[in-house]
Amino acid sequence: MLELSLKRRQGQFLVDTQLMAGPGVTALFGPSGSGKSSVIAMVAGLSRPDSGRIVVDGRVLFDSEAGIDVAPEGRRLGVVFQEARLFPHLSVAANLDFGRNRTPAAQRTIDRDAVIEVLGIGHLLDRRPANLSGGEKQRVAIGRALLTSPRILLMDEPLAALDTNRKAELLPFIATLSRRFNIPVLYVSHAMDEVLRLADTLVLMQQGRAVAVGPVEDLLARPDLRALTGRADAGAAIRAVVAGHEPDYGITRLSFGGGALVAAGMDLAVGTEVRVRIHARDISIALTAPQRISVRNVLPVVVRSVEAADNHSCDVMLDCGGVVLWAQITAFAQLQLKLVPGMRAFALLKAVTVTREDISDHSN
Ligand SMILES: Nc1ncnc2c1ncn2[C@@H]1O[C@H](COP(=O)(O)OP(=O)(O)OP(=O)(O)O)[C@@H](O)[C@H]1O
Repeated sequence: MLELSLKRRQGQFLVDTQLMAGPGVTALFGPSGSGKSSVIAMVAGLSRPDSGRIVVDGRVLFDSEAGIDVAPEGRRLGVVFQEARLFPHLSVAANLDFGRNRTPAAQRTIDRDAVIEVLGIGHLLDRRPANLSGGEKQRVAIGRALLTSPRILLMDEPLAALDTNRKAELLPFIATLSRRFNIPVLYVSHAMDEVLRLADTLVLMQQGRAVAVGPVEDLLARPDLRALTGRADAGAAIRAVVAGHEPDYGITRLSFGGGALVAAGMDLAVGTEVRVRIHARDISIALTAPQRISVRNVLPVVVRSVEAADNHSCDVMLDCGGVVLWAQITAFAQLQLKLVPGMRAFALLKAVTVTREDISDHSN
């Protein structure tokens, strides 16, 4: 679907990135200055690699050896930036049509009404951008990009300028776009909560390189990548399936490779595949099976590794039926427990959050 091999020197900075990604949302994640926007600019044709190859959906857009460099307007890409960049003198409807009219009728694969419905912008069509909120503007910008029927949607921190509430409103729209319209999305973010909500494939960027590329769950389970995936909001992401509901208690039962979990009740069909987030700070460890406690999720685990971390804390990787969980305990707790690899223990999960619903489409 997406094949990138990019080399470009810009001042002191060298972008040297190789990656392959399948359908769905691919998130470029990394610290400020790691080269995420540079990659987007090269795919969009806004800057030129010194050498390399860009293939989107089977179409070669750039190949330095073959002398191919398709002009930006010929690449059929939808781009959404941090600011909406709408045409101020045009109504919302005219902004949307601008995108649509740029594409010859025969190449239009995306239905205008469907886009308006999915983005919830039907009531805004007659307004001018100046009379829209930040979140509304961004929805229109996404709609305009989609209506060009692009081969891929490039999104460079599209939520960065919005406050937390607007972000939360827009995330579900973005999450459904790729599947609903069958368009791959390359999404730049430095917020792990967005990545967990949206991404199928995670690309960890550092100093111009794609250090690791793979399913979100796999990369978050790798201890060697912890510095890049982020300590502050550390934790595991695991795949689970909705196993049943208990409406009387407002809970939903989930099953995963390591056993069963109980989460807050949710309106999802039994059998739906979901992504579950378990923060490292929300796991406690016990050496014997605790009884008569309020925590509902108690899982038998085997200690994989124990490592001293900063702030008098320890990172403990736990194996739960082949699924890796990450716990953070205090150095003082480790002094008492004396955890070593291979030891059997119990993980007490204080919170289990479903961050992405229905991930089955891209689960291969
Ligand atoms: N045209 C340019 N000339 C020289 N250096 C550049 C140019 N464009 C970007 N850079 C440098 O390339 C590096 C990567 O920048 P880039 O914007 O791709 O990072 P980023 O990961 O998107 O960062 P952020 O999250 O802050 O947006 C930075 O050190 C930046 O200063």
